[in-house]
Amino acid sequence: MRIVAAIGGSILLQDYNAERFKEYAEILKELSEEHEIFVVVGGGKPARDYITAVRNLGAGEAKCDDIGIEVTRLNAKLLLLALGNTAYQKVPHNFGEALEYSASGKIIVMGGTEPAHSTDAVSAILAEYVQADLLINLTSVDGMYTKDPRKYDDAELIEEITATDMIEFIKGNDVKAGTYEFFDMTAIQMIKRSNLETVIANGNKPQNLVKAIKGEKIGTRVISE
Ligand SMILES: Nc1ncnc2c1ncn2[C@@H]1O[C@H](COP(=O)(O)OP(=O)(O)O)[C@@H](O)[C@H]1O
Ligand SMILES: O=c1ccn([C@@H]2O[C@H](COP(=O)(O)OP(=O)(O)O)[C@@H](O)[C@H]2O)c(=O)[nH]1
Repeated sequence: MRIVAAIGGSILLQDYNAERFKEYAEILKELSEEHEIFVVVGGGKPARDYITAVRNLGAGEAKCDDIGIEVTRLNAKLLLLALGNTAYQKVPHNFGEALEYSASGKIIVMGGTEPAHSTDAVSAILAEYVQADLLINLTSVDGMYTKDPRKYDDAELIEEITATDMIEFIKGNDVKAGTYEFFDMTAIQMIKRSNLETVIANGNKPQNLVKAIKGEKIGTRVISE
């Protein structure tokens, strides 16, 4: 299978823990023996810190996004270090480069592309671009909930949702640099227009990536209506 996995910055960059990178590297290496793997890495706290500094300097939103993108690419480089020779040792800056580098047969790791969306959107566009069989979004909670599970105790996990319902759900969310919380509109629109097979799962348990690929019931599955 051709797989695109988005690993949220909240997962990889929690506390700059090398073990987390190593854990993911091992799993990705194993999976790459059987599958074609593309990884998109998020920005996490370091991206938010940089974005705050840039905003405080009076820069506009697109410039803040630009700095966020730089940080995601730096994070991608960390994962490349952990992966070593099984990964193509250059971070693609756009989708054409990602496809080009994948001809090497190695794992591809990228960060952001251009301003105005999150790495969730990058992963969804990449999944379209390379015609992936599966898009897996690994985040810091078990999947999509009826409301923010960190704020509301009575939030319930949604096991299945259509892309159309997801769009309705996230309408009105903030779209400022560093605040594309959970999923952004571009990501869901790509999922909808291309009927991308998508699973959202908890990346704090890296084995969830394997489970999602095996088709085990996990997290939230985005279905077409
Ligand atoms: N409806 C929701 N379902 C799940 N998580 C949500 C929801 N609304 C807000 N969140 C928040 O989104 C966060 C994940 O988004 P984000 O921090 O951007 O993660 P990532 O690093 O995976 O991109 C979770 O920690 C959760 O608190
Ligand atoms: O293609 C991209 C990817 C990222 N970003 C910026 O970089 C930040 C960090 O990326 P993301 O939010 O995806 O990281 P995560 O939520 O995984 O920490 C985003 O908030 C955006 O400001 C962007 O503008 N374009």
